[in-house]
Formats: sequence, C-alpha cells, structure tokens
Amino acid sequence: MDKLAIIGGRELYGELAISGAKNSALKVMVAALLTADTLTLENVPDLADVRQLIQLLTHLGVEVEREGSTLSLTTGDISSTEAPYDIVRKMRASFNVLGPILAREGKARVSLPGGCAIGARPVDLHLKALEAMGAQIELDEGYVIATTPNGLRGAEITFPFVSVGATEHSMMAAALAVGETVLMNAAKEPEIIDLADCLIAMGARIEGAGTETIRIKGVASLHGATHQVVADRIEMGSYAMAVGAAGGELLLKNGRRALLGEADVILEQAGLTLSDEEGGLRVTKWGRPTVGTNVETAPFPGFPTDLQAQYMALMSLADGTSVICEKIFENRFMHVPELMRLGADIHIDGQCATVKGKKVLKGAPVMATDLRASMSLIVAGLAAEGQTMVSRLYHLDRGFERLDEKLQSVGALVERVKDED
Ligand SMILES: CC(=O)N[C@H]1[C@@H](OP(=O)(O)OP(=O)(O)OC[C@H]2O[C@@H](n3ccc(=O)[nH]c3=O)[C@H](O)[C@@H]2O)O[C@H](CO)[C@@H](O)[C@@H]1O
Ligand SMILES: C=C(OP(=O)(O)O)C(=O)O
Repeated sequence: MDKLAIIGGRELYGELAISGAKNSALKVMVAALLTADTLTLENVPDLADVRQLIQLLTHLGVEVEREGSTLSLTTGDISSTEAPYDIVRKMRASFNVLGPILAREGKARVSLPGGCAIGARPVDLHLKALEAMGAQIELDEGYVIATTPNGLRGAEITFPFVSVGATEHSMMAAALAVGETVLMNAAKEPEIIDLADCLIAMGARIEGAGTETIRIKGVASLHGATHQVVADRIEMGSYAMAVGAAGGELLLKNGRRALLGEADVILEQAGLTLSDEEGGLRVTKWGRPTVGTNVETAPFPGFPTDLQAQYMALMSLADGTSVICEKIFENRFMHVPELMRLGADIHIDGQCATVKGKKVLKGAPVMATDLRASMSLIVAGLAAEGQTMVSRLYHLDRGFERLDEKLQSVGALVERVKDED
C-alpha cells in the first residue's frame, strides 16, 4: 500500500491537464454493452476504477483494447449475464451493467454494489425504475436477479429524489426499450449529459439531458460510435482548492467554469479568482486571505458532495468560521478526525460541520478513508507546515490520475512512497 509524502508550504504555479471524468468514463464504458458494434471512447483516465470495470466487462464478453487514453469496446455477444460480487463490490458504477444486460439478453444476475463507504447507498431507485419498465426483480444471496418476460417497455418514472446513478441506469435501459420513457426529477450533472451524448451518437433518441425531465424514445438497436469523455469537474475543483490552500496560479487545461456549477461562486467568495480562457480554467490565489464561506452540498448545479471534503480542508485555513452541511450522503465526514490531526478545528453536529479557520496547519501522519477524503488530506498537506504522510493511497488511485506527477509538475513537494507495514 503506497503512501504520499508531502512537504507543505510551496505555492503551485504552471499548467496541469485535467483528465477525463471517472464518473463519466465508467458509465459510457458500460454503454458498450448496448451494442454489438465497437464503441470507441477517447480521454478515458487510467484509474484503478477503470481497470476494475475493464475486468468486469471482459468477464461479460466485451473485447477491450486500450491505446493511451483511447478505449475500444466491442460486445459482439454478451457471454455471461452475471456480474460477480468480487468485482461489483469494489465499485458502485459497475452495478449499472444490470440494465444494459437486461435490455440485450432479457435476464441478468448482478451483485449488489460497493463503492466509497460514505453511506448506506441503496439501489431501490434503480430497481423501481427497471420494474416500471417491465423487469421482474428478486433479491437472492446479495444478488439482484432480473428478467424481462415481455421485454423492456417505456414508462413514466418520477424519482422521489435526485439520483445520478439511477438516472444514468434508466437512460441506458430505456434506450433499447419499446416506446417512450420519461424520467422526471432526473439528475442534471455534466456526466448525465455526457452519457446522453454518447448514447445519441450510438443512435439513441434522447432529449432533455441536463434538465430535470429526460425523454427517451426506445430504438430496436444501437450502433458503434466514437465519444470523448468530458473533463473531470471533481479533479478540476480539487486542484482549484489546492491552489486556494497553498496559493499560486494554475491553468487547469481542458477545464471550464461551467462544470463547477454553483461551486464557482463559492470558490470566488472563498478568495479564489477563476477565469475561463482558451485551453482551460485559470485559477489564482495571491496574497488574499481565504474567507470562511458556508456550503451545503446538493445535486448539480449545487455544490458537489464529491468536493465537500476538499472544501473543508480549504476552510480549515480560512479567516473566520464556516458551516459545511453534507446533504447527499449520511456518512461523509470521515476526513474530519484526520484533518484535526493536522490541527484543524472542526466540530460535527449531525449533517453539519463547523470549521473555525486556523492561520496554520501542521504536517502529521494521516490516513485516507475514501477517495475524496484522500484528496482533502492532500489539499491540507500542501498548505501545512512540515511533512504530511497520507497512507492508504489506494483510495486516491481509484479516482485521481497520476496525481503525484501532476502536482510535482506545478512545484509541489510530493512523493509516493512504498508502505513497508
Ligand atoms: C460512480 C459515480 O458516478 N458516483 C457518483 C454518483 O454516485 P451515485 O450515483 O451512487 O449517487 P446518487 O446520486 O445515486 O445518490 C444520491 C443519494 O441517493 C441515495 N440513493 C441513490 C440511489 C438509490 O437507488 N437509492 C438511494 O437512496 C444515495 O444513498 C444518496 O444518498 O453520484 C454521487 C452524487 O453526486 C457522487 O457522490 C458519486 O461520486
Ligand atoms: C463516491 C465516489 O465514487 P463511487 O460512487 O464509485 O463510490 C466518488 O467518485 O467520489
């Protein structure tokens, strides 16, 4: 298990390329199951989660070729309709193979998913949507067993609350269902638009992605296509916060402000300057104090839960107090005790954390508990005095491509070290 050693206190200057979004790449890769032709995906990040999903898709019969950041996926035949526990438990997005397998084969057996341990994370909305489209579903020994005796058919589905995964899952299943599906109270994240764009390029008939009502007119089959994965807004926001904490100026290549939703205004209130320019998003923090600013996480365009931990690291160094409320996941404050090891002053009360900004944080050994929590410790470590050693780096490797190299290239003193324990 690798660790990351960080010597804090260096400002960050230069250019850093933002990779393709993990949370989009994983879903468009799954879309390859919907066609017998080749789906070519560009700008796919090299991440542990992507490698894990390749393993699952290969198990299902997908031929996968990788050349740099381009993946070619061909699913001539689905050779297995079972997605086993050992793979699906490691990654939430892999559960979304259920709908596409069902749409093509009429039956599927898929393990209940895993992913970051940030809450209970049930899949009831996914299952209700598939049932509304005609699937018959049973749960047995930790597996979802689904069949479609009469095929999938279009349905009107109103989600009781916004779910990114359930919106994506329903969109994929509906693409091959008979008739029209209307998804109401759908998620509006950039990853939803990216998946819809990919499906449309494959011949799907989808309108309204990025709004709360998505209409999908089912087609008999989809065909091959080439699609470029959207830039990773969470990686972009994380590096913006690293600049906020450590100071400096970065051009985040391939990034753009609109991907941040309302988080752009929050970051500016906190003391950063953001500007779109040709080639990327410029982020600056020079000699200005960080301002304590309250935040509540919400579905897009609200402040992303996947940036909450990193924002808390930034607020730990603010002038003044901020209140950060986590409204999406019930257990997403595991970074708090670790940030406190660096000297942060944080008090949790239910869904909200009150952060009293400190002038300095001091380096310490800390442990990553999940993907975004790892990044919050790195943001804090880049600003802290002395050495911070972040252990359990495998969480980070799920979602941040070549983080150590990228940070080194803009002047950070970070080094990946092998853990001897
Ligand atoms: C691989 C991927 O893209 N992961 C992202 C996706 O996760 P994911 O798609 O799992 O997140 P959802 O938007 O579905 O979850 C939102 C909330 O709904 C609940 N829920 C969801 C589905 C369901 O059937 N029942 C239910 O109760 C969840 O427990 C959570 O409290 O969106 C989250 C919210 O932006 C992000 O933090 C994750 O990084
Ligand atoms: C929570 C995340 O991922 P997953 O949904 O795969 O657990 C994340 O990307 O922050």
